[in-house]
Amino acid sequence: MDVIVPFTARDPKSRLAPVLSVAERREFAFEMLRDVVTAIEAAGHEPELLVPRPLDVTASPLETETVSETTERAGGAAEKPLADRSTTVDDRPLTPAVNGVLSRLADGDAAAVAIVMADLALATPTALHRLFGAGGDVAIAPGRGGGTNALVVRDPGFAVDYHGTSYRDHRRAAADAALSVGVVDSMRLATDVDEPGDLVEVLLHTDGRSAAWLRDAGFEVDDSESRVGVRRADE
Ligand SMILES: Nc1nc2c(ncn2[C@@H]2O[C@H](COP(=O)(O)OP(=O)(O)OP(=O)(O)O)[C@@H](O)[C@H]2O)c(=O)[nH]1
Ligand SMILES: C[C@H](OP(=O)(O)O)C(=O)O
Repeated sequence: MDVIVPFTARDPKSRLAPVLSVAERREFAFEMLRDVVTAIEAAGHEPELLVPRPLDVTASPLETETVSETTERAGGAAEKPLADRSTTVDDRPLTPAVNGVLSRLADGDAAAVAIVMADLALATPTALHRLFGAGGDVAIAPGRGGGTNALVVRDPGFAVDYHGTSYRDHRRAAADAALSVGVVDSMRLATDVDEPGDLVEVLLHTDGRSAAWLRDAGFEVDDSESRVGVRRADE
């Protein structure tokens, strides 16, 4: 199975602009990408990045860490730098770029292609293992709010159409092509980090690079209101 992680560092995570500067959003997006890549690898697959242009890894402070710093953070196991990861460059928007990768199915270059978004900071190897093993010509892990956070495609008759209620659109597309659909019910895969209100989920449920970055940036869980959120220490 080819496991693809689409990622853009071009004004990433714009919906987090109310709480993070553009430079901070880039750093945080890279940290989430790192967490997702690590989880995919721990689930037994080699992640492949799908990017609009070659990664400017200098935008990620992680890439400039010394080897010993990286090894220490990884709990003793050295991490492969993002720059050394298998990468496909496609400067088209998300949907045509992903469909370009899915053409491997029609070309006979892959039997299955998984697409896992880079903002799934809560993803664990166990949750991804469930996704990769789910049945169906198309297996979908829906996102909260109607998105498609991750999917596995096994049939060349399916194409993606992201944004809006893409979960509903993808189910319709599969039905129109007479393809079976597996749905992966997973809190971890359903939680993409788009908006300020999503940050608390990272602090509550993860202990990876993304959570560490948020804590370093001064974020902490704020349970002073009936709905738990985050507050930033310097505000
Ligand atoms: N290769 C590629 N990946 C993209 C592109 N746009 C978004 N992505 C990635 O697709 C996933 C879902 O992205 P979104 O949450 O829709 O967009 P975002 O840019 O991360 O955040 P917003 O600016 O808040 O919409 C993330 O992993 C993004 O990095 C694109 O044009 N090309
Ligand atoms: C890629 C897109 O993500 P969202 O914009 O919903 O976060 C989608 O899931 O269709």
